[in-house]
Amino acid sequence: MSIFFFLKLKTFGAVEAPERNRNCRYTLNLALSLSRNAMEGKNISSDDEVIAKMLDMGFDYSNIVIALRAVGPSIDSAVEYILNGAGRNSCGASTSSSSKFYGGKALRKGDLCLSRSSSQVRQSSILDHFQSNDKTRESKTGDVVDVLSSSFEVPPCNVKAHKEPSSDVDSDHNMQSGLHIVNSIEEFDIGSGWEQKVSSVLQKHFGFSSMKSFQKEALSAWVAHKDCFVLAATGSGKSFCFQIPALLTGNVVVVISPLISLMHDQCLKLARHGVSACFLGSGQPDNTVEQKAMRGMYSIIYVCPETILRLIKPLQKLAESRGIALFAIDEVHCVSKWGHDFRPDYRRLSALRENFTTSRLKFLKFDIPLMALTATATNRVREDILKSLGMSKETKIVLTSFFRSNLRFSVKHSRTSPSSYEKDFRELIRVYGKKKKTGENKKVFISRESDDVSDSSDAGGISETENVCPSDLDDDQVHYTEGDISATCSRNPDDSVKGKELSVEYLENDIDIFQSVDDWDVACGEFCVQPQNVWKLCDIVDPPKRPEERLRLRKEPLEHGPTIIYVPTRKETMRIAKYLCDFGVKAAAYNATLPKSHLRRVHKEFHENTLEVVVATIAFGMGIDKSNVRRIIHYGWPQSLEAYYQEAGRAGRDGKIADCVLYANLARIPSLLPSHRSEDQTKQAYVMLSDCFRYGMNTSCCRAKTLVEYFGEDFGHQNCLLCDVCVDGPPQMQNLREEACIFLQVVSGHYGRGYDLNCFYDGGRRLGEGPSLKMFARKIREQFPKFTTTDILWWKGLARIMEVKGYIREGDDKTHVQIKYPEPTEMGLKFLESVNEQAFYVFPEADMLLSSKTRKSYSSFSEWGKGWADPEIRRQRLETMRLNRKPMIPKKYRKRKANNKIKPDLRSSRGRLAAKLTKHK
Ligand SMILES: Nc1ncnc2c1ncn2[C@@H]1O[C@H](COP(=O)(O)OP(=O)(O)OP(=O)(O)O)[C@@H](O)[C@H]1O
Ligand SMILES: [Mg+2]
Repeated sequence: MSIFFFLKLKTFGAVEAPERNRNCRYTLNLALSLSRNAMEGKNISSDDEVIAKMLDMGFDYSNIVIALRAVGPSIDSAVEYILNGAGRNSCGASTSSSSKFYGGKALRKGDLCLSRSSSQVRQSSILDHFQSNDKTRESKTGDVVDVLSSSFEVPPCNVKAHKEPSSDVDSDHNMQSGLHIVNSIEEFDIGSGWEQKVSSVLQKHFGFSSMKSFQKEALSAWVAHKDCFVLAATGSGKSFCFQIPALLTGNVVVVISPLISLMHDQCLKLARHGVSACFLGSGQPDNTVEQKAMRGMYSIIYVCPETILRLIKPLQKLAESRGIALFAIDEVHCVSKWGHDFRPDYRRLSALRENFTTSRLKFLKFDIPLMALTATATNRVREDILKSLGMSKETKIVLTSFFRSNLRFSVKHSRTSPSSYEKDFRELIRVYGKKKKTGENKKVFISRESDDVSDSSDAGGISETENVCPSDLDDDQVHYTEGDISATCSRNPDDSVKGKELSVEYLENDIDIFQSVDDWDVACGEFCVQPQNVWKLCDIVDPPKRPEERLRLRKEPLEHGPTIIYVPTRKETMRIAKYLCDFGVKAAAYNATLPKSHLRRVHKEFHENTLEVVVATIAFGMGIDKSNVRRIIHYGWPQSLEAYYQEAGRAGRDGKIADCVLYANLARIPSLLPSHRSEDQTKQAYVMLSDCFRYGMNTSCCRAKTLVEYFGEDFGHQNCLLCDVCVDGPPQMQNLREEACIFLQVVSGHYGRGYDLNCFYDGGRRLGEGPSLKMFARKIREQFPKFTTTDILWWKGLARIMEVKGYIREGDDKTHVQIKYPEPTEMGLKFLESVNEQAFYVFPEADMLLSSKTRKSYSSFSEWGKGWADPEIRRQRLETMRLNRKPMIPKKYRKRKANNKIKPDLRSSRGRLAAKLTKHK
């Protein structure tokens, strides 16, 4: 048996022989699957390529050369050779062969086949997965003990029976030798040097020199055994807050995460950095992993909320044996019904607080801390989370600024249909497109079926917006056919899902429509909102760029980097990806119904920078951590600003300038994506959609400020200087007093003067009795000829402004994205009756500007039938005739006349006419 595997098996202590073999196989499988992943899609033929690849994987050069001499230029065999020693295929490689290979020094860490130099951090990935458990350390008595064994044998120190901290493990000696595992979180208190230990763990495992200050804050809460709520920007590094405790203590950290793909991704990343981790849940193919995890074989256990509820008892045992350092709840906004991604099972996670306390588990010295983390949560959502999870009153709140000073936000009007692709994607094609539309040699990632997708969403031009709310979606969310899917992978012969290895993708839990929810059990206003000052900013992630720098960057071209386009429907992912591929852009569609092998490949190529554009639904979601994403394009209205900001936050994680563009049909009111929702949920979903709609309609307030303040943060900067509003400036203010008065006059006229304003709130509204905004707009057109051509779109914008000012309110008890049944308020009536001719200066909203820019087609007026009797219609008809009049002088004469060369021929009737006209001029 190889010395390496001997060591490994030794570290597993009480593991039975058959189990050992399984573990060995498992080690090898992981390593091989990693190597396969690294090689996927490439035909490695030469030694050089294999060497380069294996160096990249972190293997030592001399070992690679030896292995290649022995097995030839095959990466799999070489990896196997190195891991097993002398080319043995089984895990039971003999000690002798191994001794030969490692020169008899295999027991010493530095001599293992994997280099541990910082330049080869990834090298540790394969074996450190096990070495983290294999590491030896000196005990107080100087004995060399096996850390993993000790973590089984020596109960962890948050267990009452074992209070004594083993200070020796903190010694410089161990720090130098890369051993930072200490046995008790008791040893940590602020000021006792834990920060330095964290820094060296960070350096060792991840190559980072220091913690960010919000990470420090979160960890200091954990060190003090406190619950902690971390609300930090997307991509700021929240994962480290819960990964570090596992590395510091040797105890297990349990992480609750909503998506299998996210867990899988993080496990692979951790394995690469030498941290043992596993994920549990429906996507875990190996049913021994759960058992192993419960026996403490992994430092970090990722688990979905559905599964953890079943594992309470085994986890209590684990807390007693190896010890649990922390429960981390990632993407914790999923707890709240007021959030954008509610998952009912997240709500039941209060079981963690209930079952892991000192009162429940007598061996604990203190409650196992909870750490809740998210990037997007409004004040209301935060309160809901704290309450729902039963987090302690002393929960530490770690809040970073939402402001990302390198993101350029903008909103553009677009029909977001195939007719607008050319205009909207021209810039992308210019940047990425390599050739003209040829249809040849294009990178096909999409269904051929999508060729004949018709433009069903194109019906609603600006002139047709009177019928509010035809969906932007040609929604095929639910009915995507098998045929379509299989066609998608027709060019990928290797698409069939292979054996169930750890490295295979498991994405079945991923969703790209909202989860259905059936336990909407918290009534509105049930929880009292804590005073605002509880949510103080403790830190900012990266200091925002200074105003001068932002000014410089506002029109700077983007560096090269990939783009993600988010669309609302699966069909559009296919359609747009195909469109871009046709122009030579390396684009791929991504949605939950596509084959997993395709999705895996998209992930891989996206991360390897071989894919330029991913066109995705929200399934390409949480946890996408790529630093150089240069553009996030939303093509169609998002469902909430939380979702929008989270997705937009995937841009520019390297701190360099990045664009976040929202293309939305500003002439249409967005609609909710279909989902099962209770009445309350529907209401809440409309509120969120409405906030998003208003973000798009805004023309005067800095976009970054709007977003940051939406999350309850005081922006603190005047404006971002980078968004479209800051760069282009707001539109000119307009005095709309006359329009506002007329509107209020018509609305209040309907209800009659002196009507009881409160009657509508007496035990519920009078449903459906008031006229709609559309009817009011028609009335105005009839009564005020001056406004005959004013579009409903314009009145909608005005209604929103007046609602915000408090002059009108929604008369329906349903929530709408935009006010639908306006009623006057007392303030509105006062405004109307005020004798003073006060000006009413406002910034016109995006739809108002749009409607004034666009000439409305006459034929769409129902009043057009009134004919010439109506002065406004007469004026417009004459205008049309003037514009449409054909030139009376033939072109050739006009030209000649202009040149003064030819006089009209008076002999012909045409010439005489021309002469006559010239004379009259
Ligand atoms: N202290 C640090 N120094 C430098 N880089 C760091 C540090 N901490 C984290 N990072 C890097 O930040 C990136 C994002 O980390 P992570 O995935 O944890 O972000 P996140 O906040 O969880 O994002 P999301 O909201 O998308 O889940 C990672 O690539 C990580 O390596
Ligand atoms: Mg994260």
